[in-house]
Amino acid sequence: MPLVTISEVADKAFDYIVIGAGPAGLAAAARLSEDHTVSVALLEAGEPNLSDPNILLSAQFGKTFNDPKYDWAFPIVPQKNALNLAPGWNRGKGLGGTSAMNLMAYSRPPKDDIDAFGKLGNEGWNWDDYLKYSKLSECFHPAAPEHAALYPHTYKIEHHGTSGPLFVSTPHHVHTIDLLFKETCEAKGLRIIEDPYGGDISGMWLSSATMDPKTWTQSSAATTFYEPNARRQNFSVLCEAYVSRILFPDTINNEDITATGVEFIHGGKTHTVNVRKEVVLSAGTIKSPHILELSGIGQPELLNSLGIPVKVELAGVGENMQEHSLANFTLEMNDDHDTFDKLRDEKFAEEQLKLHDKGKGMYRTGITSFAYFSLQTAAPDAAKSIIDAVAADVEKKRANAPSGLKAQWDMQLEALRNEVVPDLELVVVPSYTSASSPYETGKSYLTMELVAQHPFSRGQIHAKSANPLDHPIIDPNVFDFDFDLDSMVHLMQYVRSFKEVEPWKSAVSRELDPLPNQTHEQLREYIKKTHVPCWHAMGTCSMMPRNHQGVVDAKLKVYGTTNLRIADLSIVPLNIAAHPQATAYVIGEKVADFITGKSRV
Ligand SMILES: Cc1cc2nc3c(=O)[nH]c(=O)nc-3n(C[C@H](O)[C@H](O)[C@H](O)COP(=O)(O)OP(=O)(O)OC[C@H]3O[C@@H](n4cnc5c(N)ncnc54)[C@H](O)[C@@H]3O)c2cc1C
Repeated sequence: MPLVTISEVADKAFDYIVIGAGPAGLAAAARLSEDHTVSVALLEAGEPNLSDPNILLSAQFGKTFNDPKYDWAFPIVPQKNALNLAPGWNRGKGLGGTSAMNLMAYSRPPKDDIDAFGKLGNEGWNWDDYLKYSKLSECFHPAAPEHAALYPHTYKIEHHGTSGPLFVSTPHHVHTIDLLFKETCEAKGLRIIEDPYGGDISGMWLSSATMDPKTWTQSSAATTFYEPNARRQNFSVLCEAYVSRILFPDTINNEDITATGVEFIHGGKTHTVNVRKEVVLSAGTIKSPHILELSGIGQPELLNSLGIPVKVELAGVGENMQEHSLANFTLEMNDDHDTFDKLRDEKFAEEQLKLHDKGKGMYRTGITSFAYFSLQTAAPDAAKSIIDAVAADVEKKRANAPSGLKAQWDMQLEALRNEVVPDLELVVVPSYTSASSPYETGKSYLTMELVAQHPFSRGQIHAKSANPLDHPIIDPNVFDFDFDLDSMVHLMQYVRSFKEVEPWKSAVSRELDPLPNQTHEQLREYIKKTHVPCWHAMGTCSMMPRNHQGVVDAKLKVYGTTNLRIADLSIVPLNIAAHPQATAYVIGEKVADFITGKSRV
C-alpha cells in the first residue's frame, strides 16, 4: 500500500506494529508482510524523503547532516575524559533511517565478533547463521569492467547473496589512491584480503557499497525494503508518526505483560494504534531504550524519579552503550588524484552531475579502502604492556560492574590477546579534512580515519523526563578506559610509520593534522580534542541473559513481556569490528523469522 494517512492507522488494529524505518525495522516489516494474510503497520517519525537527490546522489557525504528534515542531530553530554567537548550525534530520520544518510560502506564483522554473541548466552547466534541471513538481503554485483581494468578487484561469490533486494556493488573509486594504500599495506606486511565478506577481515581490502550499479545511487532500506513493496495491501507505512510509548494494561500482576498497542504523535495530536500479535521496536540504539523507559520498562529508581509507572523492572535498559571513536589524520599528496575535493569546484561539480545522469563521472564515487589489524600489528613492542594495563584497569572496575559486563570484559581481554582478532581500523577517505591548515585549490588530499573497534568504556542513554519530545540524555563516556585513547595513539603512530616505506614515502607531500613530530602526549591531546563518534553506537538494549543485565533474549523478546521484540543495533551486546548497516539488516531479517517461527535459511 502506498504511504497511508492518519485515518488509516489511528484507532485501527494491525497484527504487527513496527516502530522505526531503519534497515532493521524496514527489513522486519517487509519480510512479515510477505504473508498476505497478516497486516503490518510501520510508524516512522521522519518524512518519506523518497527520490530525494540529497540522499540518493553519492559522493556528497554529509549533505543531510544536521538538517532536521533528515537528521535527529542528538546532543550529548560534555565528555569529561575529552576536554568536556560534546560532538553531536547524527542519526537518520525518515524512511530508511540512518541508512538514508550513511556513507554507504558495506562491511561484515569478523567471525569471532559474531560468535561472541553466542558465547554471551545467546543460543543460535553465530557466524554461519549470520552469513546466511546477510546473504538473504544482499544482491551483489562485482566491479564494472572499467573499474576492474584499473584495480585488481577480487571476490569470492560464495560469500555473497545475489538475489536479495539490497544492492551491494563496487562503486567508482579513486583507484590511484586505493592502489597506493594497497601497495603500502603490503610493504608494511599486512595481508591483502581477497574477499572480506566471509568472516576474515584482518588485512587490507577494497569494500563494496550499498549502491545501485545501474543508477549509481544510494541503496537504503527505503529503496530496498519499502519501495519494491509499497503496493502491498497489508503493509501500511505512516510517516511523521512519532512514537511516544508502547501501551500495556494499567493493572499488572507478576506475569509477563502484553502490549496492546502503541501511542504516537502525528500532526501535533496524540493517537493510538492497536496490535493483535506483536510490536517490534526498531527505533535505533538511541531511541529504542528511550521508548522502553517512556513505556515503563527500565530501572525502577529512574522511572519513579521521572513519574513513569513501572511495568517491568529491567536494569539493563539504556546501559552497556559502546561507540567507536574516530580520529582523522590528514595528508597532502604530491600527485594529482581524483579525490572528492575536486567537487568543491562548482563548474566541475556541475559537469560531473551531468555525467552522472549518463551513468558516468565522479558522483559514483564511494569510500572503498579499509584495513583492519590487531594491536600487536600496530604496536608490536608496546602491545603486551598496553594489554596488561587495561587488564589491571578492568580488575579495578570489576567490583562495581554487573555480571554481564564482567563477562564481556573477560572476552574482550581474551580477544585482545589473540593476534588474529582485529582491534584497529583504518579507513581511507580521499578528501581534505584538516582543521589546522587551509585548503589549497588544485591540491589533492587524503584523510586516514582511525578507529578502535572494541572499546572497554561503557556509556548510557536514559530518558531525561516523562515528556516524550525531550531528547534522552546521551553519555558515551568516551575514554573512561585509558586503553580506548591509548590504542588510538598507537594506531596513529603506526600510520605515521607508513612514510618509511614506498610508495607512500614518495606519494605524500606533508602531514597536516596532526602536525608532524608530535609526542605521544601531544597525540593524546590531539585525539581528545578532535575525536568524533563513528556513528556505530550499540548495546543499549543488549541481548544477554536477564540475570546478566540483558534486555532481550536470544529471540529478541523483551524480558517480562509476551509480545514486544527489539530489532535494531541496540540489541548487539558487544561492539563489532565493522560498519554496522549489514548487521542491522541481519537483525531485521532474523526477527521476522523469530516471529513467524519459520527459518528461511
Ligand atoms: C553519518 C553516518 C554515516 C554512517 N555510515 C555508515 C556506513 O558507511 N556503513 C555502515 O555500515 N554504517 C554506517 N552508518 C551506521 C548505519 O547506517 C546505522 O548503524 C544503521 O542504519 C542502524 O540501523 P538501525 O535499524 O539500528 O537504526 P536507524 O537506521 O537509526 O533507524 C531507526 C529509525 O527509527 C526512527 N525513530 C526513532 N525514534 C522514533 C520514534 N519515537 N517514533 C518513530 N520512529 C522513530 C528513526 O527516525 C529511524 O528512521 C552510518 C551512520 C551515520 C549516522
